[in-house]
Amino acid sequence: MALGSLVSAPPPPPRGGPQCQRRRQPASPRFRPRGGGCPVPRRPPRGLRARGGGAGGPGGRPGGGAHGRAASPLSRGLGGEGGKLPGLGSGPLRPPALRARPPAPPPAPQCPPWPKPTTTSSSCCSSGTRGWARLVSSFASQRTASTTPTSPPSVASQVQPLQSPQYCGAPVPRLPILPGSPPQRVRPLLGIDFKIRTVDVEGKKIKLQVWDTAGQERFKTITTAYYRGAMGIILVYDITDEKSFENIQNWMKSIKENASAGVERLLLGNKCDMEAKRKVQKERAVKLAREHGIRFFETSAKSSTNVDEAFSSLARDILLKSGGRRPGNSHKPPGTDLRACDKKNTSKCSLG
Ligand SMILES: Nc1nc2c(ncn2[C@@H]2O[C@H](COP(=O)(O)OP(=O)(O)OP(=O)(O)O)[C@@H](O)[C@H]2O)c(=O)[nH]1
Repeated sequence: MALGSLVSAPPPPPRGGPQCQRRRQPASPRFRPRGGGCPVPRRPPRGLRARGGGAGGPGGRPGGGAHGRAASPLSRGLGGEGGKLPGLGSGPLRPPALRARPPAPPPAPQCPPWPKPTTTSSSCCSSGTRGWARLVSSFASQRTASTTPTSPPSVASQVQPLQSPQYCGAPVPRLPILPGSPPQRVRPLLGIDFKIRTVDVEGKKIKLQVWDTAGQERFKTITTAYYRGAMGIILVYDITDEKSFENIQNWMKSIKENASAGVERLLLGNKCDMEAKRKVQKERAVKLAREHGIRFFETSAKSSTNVDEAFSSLARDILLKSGGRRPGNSHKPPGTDLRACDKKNTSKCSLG
């Protein structure tokens, strides 16, 4: 569901003239029909009604016509019809069929309206199927150099449709503990934060748009709106928080319902530097990842363990998928493709 659709209920059709249903309602001084419109209590004398603008009353605008609600916000949006099309308003009342139709509801936004990346490259909206990867991740960035919009241009042209990898933050602590990152966060207010992250995939720099979503239930409507169009989603739980792990199943379900089919997913168990407080054993997460046929890493935003690896891994998978360069592997049967296994493990947090 796009956010826009929540606010774009189609407006009511214009009413007025012979079909006006609001005859008994007093005209609001503010929206009193100028062209005669809806003949609310004070109707003009019969002789004047059809002159100079359809049903226009005395002083009615030419063409104000049968639009009883010509001055309403809705009809103003249509330009008052007759006011803009001289001639149409003259003559007798026009049948409802000739009256302007209500404006179509605005199209649902194709991608989240805010914030747009400030890179010189295409945004998620303008790029169509070509552009930066958009990824919502809990750990949006670690190194300022690689995440600022002024990073060197990436080889986006070689990037296959990286439209919008996305991360749905499980209700776990935020990962991007970025030294030097601003202390203030917009996410607590809006449920969404945005970053650019550059990763290296086979020698190519890939920029990711990272939408860092809050995991709390109260933000769910907003965050699920961001699934659509995402190319990748990172689910993060906190290894010291059993509940956050349990919630992963809910998020998986939510992704299935809201995200594009075939979106790449990645499971991360964060805070692996806190072994002493571990509540979620790695084996459980491995099993869960196998069930869903996705990769899994244990990470630490604090010690930067596996963070780069996780992003790169996801970016690589997205590239492969969108480029069709993974022959015969478009379908990932559960339990057969825990792809972290084929990576070299550089950390005790990695899945081996
Ligand atoms: N030790 C340790 N602490 C971490 C790690 N990642 C995050 N934290 C801490 O966890 C706490 C929560 O971090 P946030 O970044 O606010 O978590 P969040 O995912 O944004 O949380 P929500 O907004 O509720 O989704 C902070 O105190 C962080 O310092 C990690 O890898 N290791």
